[in-house]
Amino acid sequence: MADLTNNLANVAPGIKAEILAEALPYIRQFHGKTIVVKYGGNAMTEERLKHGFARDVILLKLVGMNPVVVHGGGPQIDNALKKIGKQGTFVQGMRITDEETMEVVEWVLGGEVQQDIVMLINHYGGQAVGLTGKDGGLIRARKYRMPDREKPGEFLDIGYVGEIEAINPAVVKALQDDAFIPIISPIGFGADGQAYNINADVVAGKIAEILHAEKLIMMTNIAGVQDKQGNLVTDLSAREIDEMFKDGTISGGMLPKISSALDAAKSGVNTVHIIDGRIEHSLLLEVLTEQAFGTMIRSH
Ligand SMILES: Nc1ncnc2c1ncn2[C@@H]1O[C@H](COP(=O)(O)OP(=O)(O)O)[C@@H](O)[C@H]1O
Ligand SMILES: CC(=O)N[C@@H](CCC(=O)OP(=O)(O)O)C(=O)O
Repeated sequence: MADLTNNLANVAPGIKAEILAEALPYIRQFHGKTIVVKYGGNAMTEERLKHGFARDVILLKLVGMNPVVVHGGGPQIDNALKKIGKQGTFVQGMRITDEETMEVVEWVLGGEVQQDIVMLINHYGGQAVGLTGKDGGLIRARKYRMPDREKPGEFLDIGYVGEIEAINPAVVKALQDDAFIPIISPIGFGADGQAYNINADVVAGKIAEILHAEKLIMMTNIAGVQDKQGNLVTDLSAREIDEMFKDGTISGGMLPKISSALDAAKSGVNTVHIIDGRIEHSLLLEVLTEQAFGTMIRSH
């Protein structure tokens, strides 16, 4: 235990002794369990937070859990598009993805963002491995037909946006059974080899379901889900979510996030949380302490 405590303190020097002591029952409870972490593009804009995140993920692995990271990168894609004179456009939280945008998405997510996370984790002594949906046939996708909210029964064409057809978790399982930490980019591939842009929340939810994860933690840039008055909602049931969808309280990027969170909860992921990635070590605090964070999504 002394060794473990030393390791913990080395990886996360900001963490206090009481927190480490409080962590013990959680370390026992979640030992060997899979924790899927959705690392949103908005939560990775500050250098200091990125370093903290890398150390938190290593620490979870070190104490015997199996963290699997699915990263986003919406703002990073927007920046890259701006450089070529293009403006990102979204419908119901999904990016309209033409051919040129798809090239940028592949380059930014599968290249820059993924490699940045892999390098940081490895820098702090972890063993991260980057994957896209192509690796080991991880994410098979097809073109997404988006239901038109204004014309029921009709669909919108938003380009090379994919929906998940199948997940083959073999490569992730092989990596996590070893000392590796998989870092997954949300790019799927069709049977014909066409790359598809998939919302990272959707991928994280599905991966959590397929891996029978204990937890799905979605790290974003807001304290959690807010009600109509802007107050934080700490707990959300399926019925409440339905009402918030209908009255427009939930919009934009929160739409795919909540839908995916709810699907994961309904498919047996024990706890699903949307937390504020702008708080230093929020991931560790969520997993290893009693402290309640953000919004918990319930299946019923
Ligand atoms: N009811 C709501 N509560 C909280 N945030 C909401 C709500 N409705 C819409 N949002 C928006 O959703 C955003 C989070 O989604 P998104 O920008 O896609 O984040 P990420 O990059 O982390 O996936 C928030 O920053 C907020 O602007
Ligand atoms: C189809 C679609 O919208 N794909 C997303 C993929 C990245 C993502 O989801 O990033 P965040 O988690 O940071 O929002 C996009 O192009 O922005």
